[in-house]
Amino acid sequence: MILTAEQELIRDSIRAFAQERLAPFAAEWDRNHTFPREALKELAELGALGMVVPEEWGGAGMDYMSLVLALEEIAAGDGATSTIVSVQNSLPCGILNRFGTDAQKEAWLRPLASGERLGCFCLTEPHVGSDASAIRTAAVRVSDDEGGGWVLNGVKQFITTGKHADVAIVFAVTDKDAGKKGITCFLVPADAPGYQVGRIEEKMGQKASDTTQILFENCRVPADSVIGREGEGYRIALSNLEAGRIGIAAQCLGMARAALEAAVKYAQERESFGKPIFEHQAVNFRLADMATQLEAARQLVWHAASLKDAGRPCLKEASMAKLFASEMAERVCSDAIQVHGGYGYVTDFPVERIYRDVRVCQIYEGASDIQRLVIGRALAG
Ligand SMILES: CC(C)(COP(=O)(O)OP(=O)(O)OC[C@H]1O[C@@H](n2cnc3c(N)ncnc32)[C@H](O)[C@@H]1OP(=O)(O)O)[C@@H](O)C(=O)NCCC(=O)NCCSC(=O)C1=CCCCC1
Repeated sequence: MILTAEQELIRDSIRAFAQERLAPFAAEWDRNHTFPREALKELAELGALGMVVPEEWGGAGMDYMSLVLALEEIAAGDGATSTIVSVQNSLPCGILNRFGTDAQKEAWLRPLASGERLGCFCLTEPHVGSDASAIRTAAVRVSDDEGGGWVLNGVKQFITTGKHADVAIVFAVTDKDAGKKGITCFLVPADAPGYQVGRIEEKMGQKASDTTQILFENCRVPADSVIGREGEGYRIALSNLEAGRIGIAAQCLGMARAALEAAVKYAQERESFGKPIFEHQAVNFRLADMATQLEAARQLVWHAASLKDAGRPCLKEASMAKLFASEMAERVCSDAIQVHGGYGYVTDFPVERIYRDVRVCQIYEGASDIQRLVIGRALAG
């Protein structure tokens, strides 16, 4: 697949930014759990927080291919920052752009797409991850006599940007007898009464990106908080996760590439048996395999993004890209550690952190076996 001159320009400008403003700080942010607020502001100025949102709603009006190129570059600089950016683009911005009313877009899509505000996506619950239609958070309609609107009660789990989000896209059961068609999508500002940030998780990696519980205790929202139609929430969630999965696959490319580049550099500098280890065939072949797997994943990601840009179905292709890229990235990062030997296991070199950061990509936005389930169903037609 050949990129256009405009796509190459976007990739190169985000690459320059990521190498200068993210990569040198990634280790420190990881160590101190620092949310990259300043870097996000600068990324917003580059249009990276609402890349596929039309310009009329404050976005950059670009295509999905440009978004995946940008996410690869951001992830090559810092995996945690790429998660925050991927979520903002694919989920809050993606959902409001496709399903929001003009009033909802004016109130929230514009500030989210410009990066002035941050959003989060609340689907997962403490007892529900893969089996997403089994959520229990409930929204009950309030009668007009009592002021109208809805009251939400429940707990959401593993919410990226939970602590910093100004608004949440929340999925709740509005008709428990209607199964998958009884789930509705709500727009809930973080200052709504009864909205509370709960436990902040201690994670293996991606420590600069916060992951929290969000608690809803008699959380009252007005009637115009419903996104799309009542009962349409599950379809809204799944159709946007499809785009989100392409974004996660793109961030896997960036992290794997950063690990590969670190391994190549180390192999050229480190000597054993009288020559750089790069010249030992065992090391050289390992690096060749890493580069080949990375390129194969990139072609799957680009293919899925190009289908999305063409408005063609890409459910299977998005899952294939996410499955292959996330599993590839862990292998490549593990091999990068192997090339570094003992130095790969200590924090002086970046591969230790990248390996921790990339591990969750096989879990979030649909675990690997959920991607296999989606692909397997597609095979059956
Ligand atoms: C695939 C799955 C395991 C099971 O799907 P079922 O069989 O229940 O759903 P089914 O009966 O197939 O479908 C329902 C309706 O929906 C339509 N539709 C589906 N996909 C799409 C689509 N792509 N486009 C349009 N419509 C779609 C479908 O047609 C159906 O509509 P209909 O009833 O016919 O009118 C699903 O639950 C899933 O995927 N779990 C993983 C959740 C999961 O991935 N969380 C991740 C939470 S977020 C997260 O982890 C994050 C991490 C870090 C970053 C932020 C987010």
